[in-house]
Amino acid sequence: MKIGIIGATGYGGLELIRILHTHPHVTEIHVFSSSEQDIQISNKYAHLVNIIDHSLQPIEIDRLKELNVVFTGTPAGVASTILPALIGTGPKLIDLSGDFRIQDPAIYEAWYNHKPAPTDAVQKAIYGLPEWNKPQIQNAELIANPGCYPTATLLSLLPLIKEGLIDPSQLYTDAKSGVSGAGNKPSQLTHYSELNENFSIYKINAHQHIPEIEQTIETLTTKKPLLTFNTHLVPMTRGIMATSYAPLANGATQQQLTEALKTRYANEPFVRIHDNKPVFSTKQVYGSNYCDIQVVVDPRTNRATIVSVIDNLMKGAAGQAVQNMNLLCGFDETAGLDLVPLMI
Ligand SMILES: NC(=O)C1=CN([C@@H]2O[C@H](COP(=O)(O)OP(=O)(O)OC[C@H]3O[C@@H](n4cnc5c(N)ncnc54)[C@H](OP(=O)(O)O)[C@@H]3O)[C@@H](O)[C@H]2O)C=CC1
Ligand SMILES: CC(=O)N[C@@H](CCC(=O)OP(=O)(O)O)C(=O)O
Repeated sequence: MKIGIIGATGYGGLELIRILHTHPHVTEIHVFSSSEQDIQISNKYAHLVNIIDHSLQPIEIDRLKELNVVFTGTPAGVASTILPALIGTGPKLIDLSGDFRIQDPAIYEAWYNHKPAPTDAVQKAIYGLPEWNKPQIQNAELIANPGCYPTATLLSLLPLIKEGLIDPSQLYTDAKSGVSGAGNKPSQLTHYSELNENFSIYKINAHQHIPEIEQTIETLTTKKPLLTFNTHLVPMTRGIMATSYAPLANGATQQQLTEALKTRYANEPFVRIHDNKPVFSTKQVYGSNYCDIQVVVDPRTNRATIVSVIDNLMKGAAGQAVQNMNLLCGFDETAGLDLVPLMI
């Protein structure tokens, strides 16, 4: 299979190259860039020497049509100007950005501050959370790959809301990310001297992933959520931890909550439910496509603490995108993704 990656020089693009290089069904990886052409990507990134021989190419629709799968790992507002012209022309399309995730264009514009994608393209896009949308993903032309924070948050909350074990009208999530979540463009917040030995909260009550999480909960459980959601930057490269707090509903017990998660994900290769782990950390999934989840009921407050960890570049971006590609193309869902986390 011939793969194209637009935004290949970005962090999501580089992670796609890392996974797809050894994928059993991928024969060619073509890399596209808006800023540099006719140079080897390995001139920019030495770790790719002898791995990717193709030069960076300009983003041309006719060239992209010749490929089997096209990934976009581009900033918000870019994929919406490229992918609609490719729908129905041949390649399967997988967008890592938020451009096709939000169904209501006014909500997209309000939270992303970009012009929304054409409505018909958004309506064709399938939200690529494989543990919840597998049949739709298998028949999709365009996948809206979920955001990193929504992946961690939704996988942990959805089964508990769906089974009526927690109250979705009072959800609180405190999420933390490594700095690669911000991409390869440096900013004041990600400058080493301000990141190192520091811990910041950012986009307070205003993160663009809030409508994505609420929309998905409502679509998949038919229950209307209300979420307070905040994000923090941790001085590490990879990893997301999402810690959510919710009141128990219908007298739910610890055993019921843990069983609901275990039952829901029993056949899902990338979700692991843990019991009684006194310590839970991002390194237990580092470099892998796993999402690890644990729920602990607090009988004193009658609330549950629900924690999940992912690698933002893997299950939060490129790993999940390849999982979606596998489903779209009828491959084993785990092809190319059978990676043991890099704990040490
Ligand atoms: N980093 C993460 O953990 C996650 C990121 N995402 C989302 O995935 C997308 C990619 O993220 P990430 O890889 O981190 O971002 P980066 O900023 O690291 O890379 C984005 C790449 O997009 C290309 N690009 C920039 N502007 C344009 C343009 N106008 N037209 C075409 N290409 C452009 C650039 O490459 P070039 O100059 O060569 O064209 C750049 O390297 C973003 O939308 C991000 O929000 C989603 C989940 C997690
Ligand atoms: C650490 C950090 O800055 N993370 C980014 C994640 C960006 C992202 O994934 O954005 P979309 O899903 O909307 O494309 C942020 O919080 O905005």
